[in-house]
Amino acid sequence: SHGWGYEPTNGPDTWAADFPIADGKRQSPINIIPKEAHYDPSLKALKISYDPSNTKGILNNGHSFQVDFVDDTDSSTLTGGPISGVYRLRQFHFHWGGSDNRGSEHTLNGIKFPCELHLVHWNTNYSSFGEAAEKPDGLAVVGVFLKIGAANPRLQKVLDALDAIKNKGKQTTFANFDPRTLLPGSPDYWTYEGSLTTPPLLESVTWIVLKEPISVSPAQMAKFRSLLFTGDGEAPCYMVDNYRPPQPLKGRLVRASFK
Ligand SMILES: CC[C@H](CNC(=O)c1ccc(S(N)(=O)=O)cc1)c1ccc2[nH]ccc2c1
Ligand SMILES: [Zn+2]
Repeated sequence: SHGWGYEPTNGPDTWAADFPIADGKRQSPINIIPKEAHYDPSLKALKISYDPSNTKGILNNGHSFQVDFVDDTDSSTLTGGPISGVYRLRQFHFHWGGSDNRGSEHTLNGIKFPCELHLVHWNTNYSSFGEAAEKPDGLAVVGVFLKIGAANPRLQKVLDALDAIKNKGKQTTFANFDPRTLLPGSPDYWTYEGSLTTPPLLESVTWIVLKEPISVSPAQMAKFRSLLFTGDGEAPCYMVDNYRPPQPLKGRLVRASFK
């Protein structure tokens, strides 16, 4: 089994061999302990403005699926919050479990959610996503927990596209989607300095984890779990448990935007 993944032979515990930064000082995800977070009144409100016409497509990349956005202009951006400057939306994707008791990457007081959404943005002080991904302030990822409840109509358009991208490497057209519709009502968040949660695990991410989860139904979770890690013609392996467990905080401060 070549290449990193989430199986016993290539999963998170094996990544340090090829990516020594896996044992670095600002790795993600982390367990968030709200009582140990520091309220920071200087933290601004997040300013999120996305242009649905930037939606480019939807892809099964063999680790998750992602919805990609045109990021050659400042039409879909994240500003404010803990970041300075303008960050452009590149893509969003999810991590989820094989059952409802696991799947999120960040945890809250040790609690795992069944799924976690990541909206990935890059700092326009740099010339491209790839360049920004190498810089300590290059990326900003907004994380949203999904918890089991009523079916979430905002997710349905994304989930309905999954039948067309069942296998690794498959992509299909996906247009006019506003990721803002996936965000919860509350603006409250925790923020800390971390990394990509998959190889190359680059320590370039300002994490912004929203306090309020959005809902997902058991049937909708089953849709996520219908995807395959494997390519067409390979022995099929369901895309589940594509999450890295929490990593050591190593003295980092977690700040809260709320009391
Ligand atoms: C620089 C990494 C990038 C691929 N990875 C990502 O874009 C990415 C984004 C977000 C997260 S998370 N879960 O933390 O939100 C994890 C990974 C990437 C981009 C271009 C590349 N060309 C060759 C290799 C290569 C890798
Ligand atoms: Zn992610």
